Amino acid sequence: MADEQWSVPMVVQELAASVKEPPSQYVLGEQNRLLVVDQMTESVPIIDLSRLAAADEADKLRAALQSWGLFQVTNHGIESSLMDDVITASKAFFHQPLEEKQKCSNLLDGKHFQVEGYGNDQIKTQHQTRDWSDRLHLKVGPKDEINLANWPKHPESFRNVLQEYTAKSKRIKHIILGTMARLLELEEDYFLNQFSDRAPTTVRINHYVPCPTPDMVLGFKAHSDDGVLATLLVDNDVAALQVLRDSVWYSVPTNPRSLLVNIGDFMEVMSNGIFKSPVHRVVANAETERTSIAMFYGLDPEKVIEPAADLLHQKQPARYKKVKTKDYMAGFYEHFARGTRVLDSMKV
Ligand SMILES: O=C(O)CCC(=O)C(=O)O
Ligand SMILES: [Fe+2]
Repeated sequence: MADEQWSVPMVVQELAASVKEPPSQYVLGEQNRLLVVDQMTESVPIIDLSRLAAADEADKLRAALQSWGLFQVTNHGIESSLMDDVITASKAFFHQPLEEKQKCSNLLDGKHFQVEGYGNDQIKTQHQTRDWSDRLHLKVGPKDEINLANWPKHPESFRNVLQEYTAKSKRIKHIILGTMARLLELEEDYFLNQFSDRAPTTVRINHYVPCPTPDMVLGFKAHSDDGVLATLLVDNDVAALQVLRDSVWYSVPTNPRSLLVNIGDFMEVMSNGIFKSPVHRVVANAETERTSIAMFYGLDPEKVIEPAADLLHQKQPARYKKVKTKDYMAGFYEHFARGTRVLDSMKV
């Protein structure tokens, strides 16, 4: 089956250069085109990372986690020059000729899919709606599982810049997960202790290509993220990310120098649903390309994900079934291809 022609994804950058309209496999069904977007009433919260020890800022974080699951972070400690360098190196990678990019292709022998590498999502069914974007997916930790063969050699700065960005991002994860445990009255390192030395950190660099008919496609279909927590660095000037809250899509602002952070499905389970893993998507754009760098903090494939025991009591039993990380991940990709959420299948 994997050898069927339809199951081999195309590179959207190449496709966009050769068509006037997106082919049918990319075009959304009518129900997904009804874009009810709230631009004004409320905005995604801004959290000052340097003040999270203060009760008022931690309360702001609690409110953000319970309603949005996604927030902007300022004073995060990553220099603007490093943020610019990561975006510039990522764009430079995608601007290279196809042959160069394909040196890190996610299709072995041109057709057998692996998660890591350059290309597109796996096509699991003939009816899967494809996203109008290309991706570079890399494992950036643990160190002894990094496979540099999948990492671009060009631009030359790419590897160093990504490694530096990965190292500096870790602090953000530590501060936020520590505060989240405190907010739930768990041991401060309860969430951090869930990460063994085999817990993977992965990066997905998304490259969104302009589309002549942007309303017909999505750059990234609606999904919630796997993993415990994700940080997201986006191009300053292209607001395209939207987050779903109470059935309304909200535009996520892009603020120069701030990062976005959202929690993933594993955190929704571990917090027994107190913190929400937000559904989000990226809309397409007719003129401007866009690049984003998402960093995902995952768990050891053998680890069982379950609600924290201290959060459970008679009036508040577990709302999610236990699941092994690797089984969740297998389900994640199956559901993603269909546009559904594996998390929904885990609810008690
Ligand atoms: O590009 C964005 O703004 C969002 C990307 C995203 O949701 C992801 O990589 O999971
Ligand atoms: Fe995402």
